[in-house]
Amino acid sequence: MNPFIYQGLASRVVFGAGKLESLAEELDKLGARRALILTTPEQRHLGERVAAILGERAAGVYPQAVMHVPVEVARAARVEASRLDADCCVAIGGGSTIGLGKAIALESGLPILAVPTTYAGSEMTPIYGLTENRLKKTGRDFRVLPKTVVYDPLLTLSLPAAISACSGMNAMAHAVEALYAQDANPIIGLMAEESIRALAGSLPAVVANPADVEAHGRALYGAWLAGICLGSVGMAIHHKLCHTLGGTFNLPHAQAHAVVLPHAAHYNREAAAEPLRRAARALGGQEAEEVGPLLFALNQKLGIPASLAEIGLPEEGPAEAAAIACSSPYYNPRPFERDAIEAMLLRAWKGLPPA
Ligand SMILES: NC(=O)c1ccc[n+]([C@@H]2O[C@H](COP(=O)([O-])OP(=O)(O)OC[C@H]3O[C@@H](n4cnc5c(N)ncnc54)[C@H](O)[C@@H]3O)[C@@H](O)[C@H]2O)c1
Ligand SMILES: O=C(O)CCC(=O)CC(=O)O
Repeated sequence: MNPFIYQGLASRVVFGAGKLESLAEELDKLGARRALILTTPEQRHLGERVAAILGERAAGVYPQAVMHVPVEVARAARVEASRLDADCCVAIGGGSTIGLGKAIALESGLPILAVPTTYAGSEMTPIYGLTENRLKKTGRDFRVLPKTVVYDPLLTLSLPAAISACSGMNAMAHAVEALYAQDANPIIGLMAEESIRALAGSLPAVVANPADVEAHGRALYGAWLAGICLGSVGMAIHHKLCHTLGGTFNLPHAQAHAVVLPHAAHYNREAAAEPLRRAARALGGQEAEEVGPLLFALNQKLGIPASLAEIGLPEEGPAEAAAIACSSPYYNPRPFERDAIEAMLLRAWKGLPPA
């Protein structure tokens, strides 16, 4: 067996339908007194519901989270946390809301109790992102890892099916890339495989019947495992390309992940044959070269847009994104080859299956 390092992530996870109601108890366990409740303007009602559950321990609801955490938004939130004498943040929402909690924690050290309502996985990672002058920078710091995470599948029932589908494939991308990560290890490998199996099995049911609580629970379980993968090992070409497509072309985060993933997995089919065989088995296939086509077919089944053109990438995007990604590549089992990457992005732009 090859040597490896496994760094466990120190967080408490409470999982189950209706567990939102246990928030006050969880605040006690955290030793916190006054919580600033973070959410987006669209999910303000959820922030208010949390305030009602916490009663006088709710310092205030701050529904100002937006995607990619602009530094001005982070600064204003830190001021609000201090003004209200909060000693923790409850972040209820998707990756954007949890990202705002992380921006506060990074400077103040305030602990985060996260209640995710999408499958993005930020709640399980020590990764933060901040955007300044249209440039997004990411970093790792264990201060931003939420101390407690409450996963309540009832909270994902309100996700429109199209967002569930793309957000679920965003989670799938973390699990697939964890299998061939530079610092892959056996524990994360098990979680990645289980995550892929849970997501592939549940997302079609979530999309077909958005009221299916059991399917939502299974998808959230898969997303939890995928979040651990993302937080524990390094990501590769797929995440590099998606960060480029999001950062430079402002493509929607989860949709870009969903469209690119079949192509990125296919790009690595020979260089990461054994890890991708594990992904294939979790998707119901056998061989590494089946992973890209199986993921492409899953996207189709979930009604996800097939092409990068449909989600806003201009015609010159594939060439430009390939050049940017190759100028500062991440580790990847197959070296970054500019022409091959441009050709791959062109197929994704046209909505063609991986080849
Ligand atoms: N740091 C990390 O580890 C990490 C990991 C994954 C994603 N991210 C970041 O998170 C952001 C994307 O997060 P996201 O994809 O979760 O989207 P998001 O948090 O921006 O949410 C998208 C929209 O969906 C709404 N929404 C969320 N949950 C809902 C629900 N259950 N019902 C109805 N509406 C709901 C939100 O209010 C928002 O308007 C990006 O900025 C990405 O870079 C960070
Ligand atoms: O943007 C961030 O905060 C980091 C995002 C990340 O690494 C995961 C992703 O791209 O889904």
